Amino acid sequence: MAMIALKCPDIQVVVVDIAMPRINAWNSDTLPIFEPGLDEVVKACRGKNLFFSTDVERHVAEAEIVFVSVNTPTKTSGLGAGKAADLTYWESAARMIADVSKSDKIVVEKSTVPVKTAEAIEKILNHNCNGVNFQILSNPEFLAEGTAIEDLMKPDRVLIGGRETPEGQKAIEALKDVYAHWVPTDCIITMNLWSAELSKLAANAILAQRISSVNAMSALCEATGADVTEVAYAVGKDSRIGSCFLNASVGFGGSCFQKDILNLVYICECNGLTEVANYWKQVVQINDYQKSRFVKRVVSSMFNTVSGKKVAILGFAFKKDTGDTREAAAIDVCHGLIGDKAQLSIYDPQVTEAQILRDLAMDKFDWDHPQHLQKPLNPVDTTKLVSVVVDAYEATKGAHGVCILTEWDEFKKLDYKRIYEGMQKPAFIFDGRNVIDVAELRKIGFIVYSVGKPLDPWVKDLPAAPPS
Ligand SMILES: NC(=O)c1ccc[n+]([C@@H]2O[C@H](COP(=O)([O-])OP(=O)(O)OC[C@H]3O[C@@H](n4cnc5c(N)ncnc54)[C@H](O)[C@@H]3O)[C@@H](O)[C@H]2O)c1
Ligand SMILES: O=c1ccn([C@@H]2O[C@H](COP(=O)(O)OP(=O)(O)O[C@H]3O[C@H](CO)[C@@H](O)[C@H](O)[C@H]3O)[C@@H](O)[C@H]2O)c(=O)[nH]1
Repeated sequence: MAMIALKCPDIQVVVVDIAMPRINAWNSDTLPIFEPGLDEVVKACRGKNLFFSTDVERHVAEAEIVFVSVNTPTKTSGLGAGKAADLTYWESAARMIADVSKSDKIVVEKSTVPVKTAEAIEKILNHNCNGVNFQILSNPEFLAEGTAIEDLMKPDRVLIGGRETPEGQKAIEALKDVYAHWVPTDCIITMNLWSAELSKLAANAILAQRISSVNAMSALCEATGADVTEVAYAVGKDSRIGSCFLNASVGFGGSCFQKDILNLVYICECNGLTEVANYWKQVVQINDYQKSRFVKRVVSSMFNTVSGKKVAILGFAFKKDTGDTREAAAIDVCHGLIGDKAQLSIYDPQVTEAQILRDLAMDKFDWDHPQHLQKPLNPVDTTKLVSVVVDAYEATKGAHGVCILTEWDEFKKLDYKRIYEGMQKPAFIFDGRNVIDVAELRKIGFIVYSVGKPLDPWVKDLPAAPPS
């Protein structure tokens, strides 16, 4: 919405949210999320044609176009628990729009939703409309966190789905006009509602599938002496395949991939497509396998136990250049190590101690609900087993092992000689992001494990996956 405000000075944008602390933060000098370049965009427009408010009803009533970007979590109970999208927040937003509207509106699905959600939303709006006309459009968002501003500035495509009626087509044109302020019109694709809704789930599933494919290869590389970076480079050079999204890692995280694939799996199951559902489920299963494989490497390398040993965790966010920890691989890796009674010392340049402790104490999928609806926290023995520190040197001081779980640039430039000197010996480093120079670190004296890379002789003789 901030980008629309920046590029369309003739349009007034009001961002409304029921969460007062979030709106207060959007109106302050410290925005509620860390995203490179976002501060500048918000500051350029705020108070001119970009406003943040909790007066949801008033601003919705006044608007001609309403973008609904509420959370669409994975259901945690009832039918489809653990897979289906929970549309509670979407439905309540739709009912509120119907209640307060006195003029015709275009309602835009910006949240990622199951296919056919627009049909349900249309029914809610049209059965409660008091004579107002609503047109529903699907306009899924493809930005990635950490590069959101670049992605929005120059999107590969903008997708708009709508009804194939004259009114539907008119609504599509109105939204197209907004994006056409800065996006070349040949990048604005229009299609039917169901194709647009499904395209979003399909894009995320296929992106995540590439990561799971390369991560599956990384296990085979370790078993055979191949180097996953070389294999991915060779494969990606094929112009039919392309080089993006082929970085092997400790596993993908983030608020979208797992949630959207599980949602896709559930839709397939509901349509009786068991084989298709199982195919996509495998993308998430390989991701879970990759995270647990990493934990097993750590434990087996360090004499099959990390109990009582200090292990430094460098990076907690789900990727670099964001403070977001939703579904971060670090959460599962930390749980695995805490299960083996390791003493974790965690450092991330953008994630607060409070956030890390919350993440480690929270039930799966609870993060996508407002705090007052979350189950009571389940504090792991975090006070005894976890400390959160302010730099990488403090985290690694006296540690037996170091795990790199986010690819922050600063981890490439650390003084590893100094880190080595401060650690217990043998000193282990487990690179879940392939950011360090393995040869250089081995020269210093570290025993190094790097995902999908030829194994250190120390690790080589150990079983790839000790029994759990
Ligand atoms: N985060 C991303 O990078 C990204 C990218 C593409 C798509 N999406 C999709 O966008 C949606 C939102 O994602 P997010 O990361 O911004 O989630 P979020 O949980 O950070 O934000 C959702 C916001 O909606 C507010 N909200 C809930 N019900 C409301 C209501 N009735 N009225 C007003 N506000 C209400 C919540 O208070 C919350 O602040 C999801 O469907 C997600 O899958 C997210
Ligand atoms: O080669 C790669 C690329 C990514 N990742 C990991 O995959 C996760 C997701 O990364 P990324 O896709 O860059 O960030 P998101 O913000 O989750 O963006 C995804 O999810 C958004 C929400 O749906 C979509 O809008 C975006 O198009 C889609 O890329 C992160 O943990 C990355 O570290 C890898 O392990 N290897």
